[in-house]
Amino acid sequence: MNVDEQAVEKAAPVYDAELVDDTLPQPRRRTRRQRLARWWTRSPRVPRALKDGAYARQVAKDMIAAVLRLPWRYLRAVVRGFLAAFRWWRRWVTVHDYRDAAEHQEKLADKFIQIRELTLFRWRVTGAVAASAVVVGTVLVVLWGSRPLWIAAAVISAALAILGRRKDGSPGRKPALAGPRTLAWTMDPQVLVDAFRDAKLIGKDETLRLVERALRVGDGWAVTVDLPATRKAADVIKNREALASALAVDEVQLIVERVRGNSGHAGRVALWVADEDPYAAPPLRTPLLDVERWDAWRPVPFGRDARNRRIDLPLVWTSLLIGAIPRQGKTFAARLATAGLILDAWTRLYVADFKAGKDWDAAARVAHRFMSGDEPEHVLALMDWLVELVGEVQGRYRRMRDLDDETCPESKITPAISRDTSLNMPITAIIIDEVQVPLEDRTPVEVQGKKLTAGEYIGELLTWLAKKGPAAGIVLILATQRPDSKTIPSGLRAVLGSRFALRVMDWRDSNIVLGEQMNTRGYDSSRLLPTHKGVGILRPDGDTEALAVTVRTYYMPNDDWNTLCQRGRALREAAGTLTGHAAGDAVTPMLDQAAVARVIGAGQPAAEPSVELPEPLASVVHYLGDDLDVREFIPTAELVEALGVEPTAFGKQMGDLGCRPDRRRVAGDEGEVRQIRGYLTADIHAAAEGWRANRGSS
Ligand SMILES: Nc1ncnc2c1ncn2[C@@H]1O[C@H](COP(=O)(O)OP(=O)(O)OP(=O)(O)O)[C@@H](O)[C@H]1O
Repeated sequence: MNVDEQAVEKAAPVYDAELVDDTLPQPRRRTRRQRLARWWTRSPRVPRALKDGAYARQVAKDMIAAVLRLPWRYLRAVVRGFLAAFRWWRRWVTVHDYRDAAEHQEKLADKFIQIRELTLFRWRVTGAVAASAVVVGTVLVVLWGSRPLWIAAAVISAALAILGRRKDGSPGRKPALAGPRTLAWTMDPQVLVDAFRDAKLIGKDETLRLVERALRVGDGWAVTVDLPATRKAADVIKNREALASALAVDEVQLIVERVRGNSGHAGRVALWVADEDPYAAPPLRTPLLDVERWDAWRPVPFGRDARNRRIDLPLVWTSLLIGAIPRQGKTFAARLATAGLILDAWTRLYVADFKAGKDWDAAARVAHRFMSGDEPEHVLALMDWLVELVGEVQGRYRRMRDLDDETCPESKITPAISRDTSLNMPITAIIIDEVQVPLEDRTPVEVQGKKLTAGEYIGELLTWLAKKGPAAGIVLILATQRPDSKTIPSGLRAVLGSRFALRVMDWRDSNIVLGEQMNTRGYDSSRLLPTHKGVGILRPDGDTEALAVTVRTYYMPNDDWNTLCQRGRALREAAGTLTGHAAGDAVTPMLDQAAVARVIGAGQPAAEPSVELPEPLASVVHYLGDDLDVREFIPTAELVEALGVEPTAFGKQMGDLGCRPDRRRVAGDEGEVRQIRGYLTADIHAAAEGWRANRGSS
């Protein structure tokens, strides 16, 4: 019991911020002037127009526009006021209110004479007022000339303008046939509020708060608004189409984003309305053409979003699925992702082109393994490659376990390991175009005595590789013309981290590529236009500001692709890393079918169920799966997040089961080394075995 209590204390939660890095720049003393300038730029009390030149210019432009529009607005207000006054007078002179009241009490006939008298009286009053006005006007003109008439007209028109001014939500004042609204909202925020109301994004009595006035940004107008309390930005993103309709623009022109971070909140929306279809402009060349080499660890330039912001795609430690109907730019997108890897001499490429066209031919000059064709023999060859890669991944984990903590802190490949030729663990990308061809292949194969089709086995191998491969430096890039659930097994889809959906037939296919429910969150690639070749929705792996983004991929025709492949070959020749097919060696894959079948689970009985273990050990063992044999150290933070448990209680319970936390130094994403807490897989193994043994003997 005593021992357990100690363990409880040691299992305190792990805080990411517990280390202070004193190598960071230390605070500097600021002069009074600097402090004032800092306060000026940061204070919310100083109007933005006094801090930001572009904003001030926009304010000035808006003021000039408002002044120019003033006479017209005044005239309209006067006309509206006149009509309102006229309506009031008509009701008065016809004794409308009295008549209504009598009608209501069903005494209209009794009151008829009174009403008639009152009507005549009011007409007489009207006549008398009109006659007096004419007489007074004439006298004034005779005495003082026309000036008093002008003064009277000005006063009356001002009164009418006040009466006829637009009031928020005043009914009956909106023209039934509205003119073009496309840009009206940039000058009159009320139009924007009306659009939000029309799109049912806010209620009739609710209004928006402009965080920033409409500003010219790129080839469009941007505005940031706060929704009324309880309304969510996510709903605006979801109903973008209704808002586009209310603003009278095509939905491809309307970009809606939630503002995140310190300057944003769940109800703050940034809108950007393009002047014209942002994807109709001429295609853009990939910036990779301007560089000599690329680092595979850096995200690859992939395309531009509607606002022309560059979108990069990280590839290492993840995998990519590209799906679309034919001729929408799948192969081009897969080549773009591959291009970054080609320009890194330390990257090994396996290219399988089941499209059997010319698109990938140039890659044969750099690829370690390359094939192009869609016959069963190609499918079987791919199977051998994958078996070889599974063996390779297992070997890498074994070798990483033997490396010292400094070189390999976390059973994960690092940039240094991937470039060390003596370790032989380069980033290895397997690119399969038209992956549905091998996945649907029905050639019978026998794996460890179990009969299955080549397609099924390839599905299992790919799933294993997508699950285990990324940490060992394996990158999967799969492109498919048929992103339906039958072709791409759901187990495989679930482990492919990044997704890119070009145009597909319907929202179901879009969800299959992008993930469940993505259409209800406003991301549906079946809505992209057929003319928008190379435009798709990218859902990158990991924590990104937006869940997904519509990207127009760079255009890389065959000539550019050839140039990059040639460059990649030259780099590999210089670095001495040209191997396999590209070097002219037709090496047959090294296969250990039995070992691979064992690890994949093909032909094996289902793994021993872990239900007999107590919680949270059972969940930990279940979560880790095969990782239990592959990894050495599991950070507590990872387990806490994956299992959704409370850290202190989790530490105590693990301690009770005999699993004590340990400390390890690991490299973070920025290469900084941190000391973190976690559990040794050996300890977890021992605890599980110990429990089972105890249970078995009792
Ligand atoms: N980013 C882009 N910008 C402009 N056009 C593009 C872009 N990407 C692809 N295209 C055009 O789309 C056409 C089809 O591209 P691609 O061959 O990649 O389609 P695919 O989806 O792979 O077709 P398939 O299913 O037949 O293999 C290309 O010929 C190219 O002209």
